[in-house]
Amino acid sequence: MTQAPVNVTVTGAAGQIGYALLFRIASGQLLGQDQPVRLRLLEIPQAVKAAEGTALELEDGAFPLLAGIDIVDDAKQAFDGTNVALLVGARPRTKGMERGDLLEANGGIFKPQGEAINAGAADDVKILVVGNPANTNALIAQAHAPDVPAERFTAMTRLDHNRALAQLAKKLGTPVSDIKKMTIWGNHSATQYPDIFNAEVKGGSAAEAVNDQNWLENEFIPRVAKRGAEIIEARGASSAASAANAAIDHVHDWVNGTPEGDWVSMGVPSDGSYGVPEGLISSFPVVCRGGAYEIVQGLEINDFSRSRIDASVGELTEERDAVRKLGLI
Ligand SMILES: NC(=O)C1=CN([C@@H]2O[C@H](COP(=O)(O)OP(=O)(O)OC[C@H]3O[C@@H](n4cnc5c(N)ncnc54)[C@H](O)[C@@H]3O)[C@@H](O)[C@H]2O)C=CC1
Ligand SMILES: O=C([O-])CC(=O)C(=O)O
Repeated sequence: MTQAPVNVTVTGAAGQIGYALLFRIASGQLLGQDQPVRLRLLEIPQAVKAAEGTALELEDGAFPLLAGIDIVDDAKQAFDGTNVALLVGARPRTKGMERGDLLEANGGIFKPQGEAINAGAADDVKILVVGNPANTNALIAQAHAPDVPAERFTAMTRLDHNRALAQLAKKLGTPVSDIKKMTIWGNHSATQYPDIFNAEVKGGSAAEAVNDQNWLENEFIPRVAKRGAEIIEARGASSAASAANAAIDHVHDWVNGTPEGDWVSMGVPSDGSYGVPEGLISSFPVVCRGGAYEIVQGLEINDFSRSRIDASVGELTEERDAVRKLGLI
């Protein structure tokens, strides 16, 4: 090991995404095969024992790149010196819970975590929020970390991006690797808009190759946007390995760059691009270079896409207004 270890904090480490995620981080798939990592696992006190169990298994993996594991139930300790923070733990919606209750309960988690990141994270910290509602949880954490550059707070829409690639590949009977420039716009929710009008298949227009507006509107978009519910229905539990896979993809590409001639989708603070109000954490097409991302500019947005993007961004605006009203941002 020649490089100094990078500190990676994972919250909700004893949960099902955590279980799928940690082993891949330890094996080098997050940051690269020459980069040692030190894991910091944050859990609520009742779940610390389970996280300790996962840590025993990580030890049994004898991963050459795993430089150490700490397990804590205190956010300040969890984020002290952290370089990469994966905020997975969140309060799930339970029966009878209104959206306002859900936002408030998550505010109780993401506000102190934002404060702890502000107080102790490394200068180069990169944050990915996975826990739902991911975009708005990211906004809450960001609001409480005024000393951290706002663009370091991102939300995960890479699972939606990957789902869209897979569904389009299936429709066209082509490998996923033939498809480039997929975009997810908006919120990680049922209003999200997977856009194939700017996507390419074997270098040509994906929308032209599909040429089926009925499939697009009535199969593809709802399938991608509601895939989480489809998985819950089939598995009896929400997506976990695919979510962990997407989290690995998101951070890997942010750190190591996106391939030439392609882009990925990330929930990032809007700079006003494509008419998305500045500051909302919304999904955009981005390219990553040198450890930073940039929103892809100049894409053509047709009327159909415009109305879909506006609907999802409208929902994000409502969520922001709701957490503002609750005093969470
Ligand atoms: N953005 C996306 O694409 C996706 C997001 N998700 C979301 O990811 C989250 C986690 O999913 P799972 O791992 O399946 O849930 P899970 O319920 O199996 O695990 C969540 C873990 O978080 C922990 N936790 C709760 N509050 C915490 C806090 N304040 N600090 C630290 N840990 C805390 C719990 O003890 C639990 O171990 C959920 O909110 C889920 O909806 C899931 C799939 C995709
Ligand atoms: O609905 C959930 O909790 C899981 C989720 O976000 C997804 O699978 O996209």
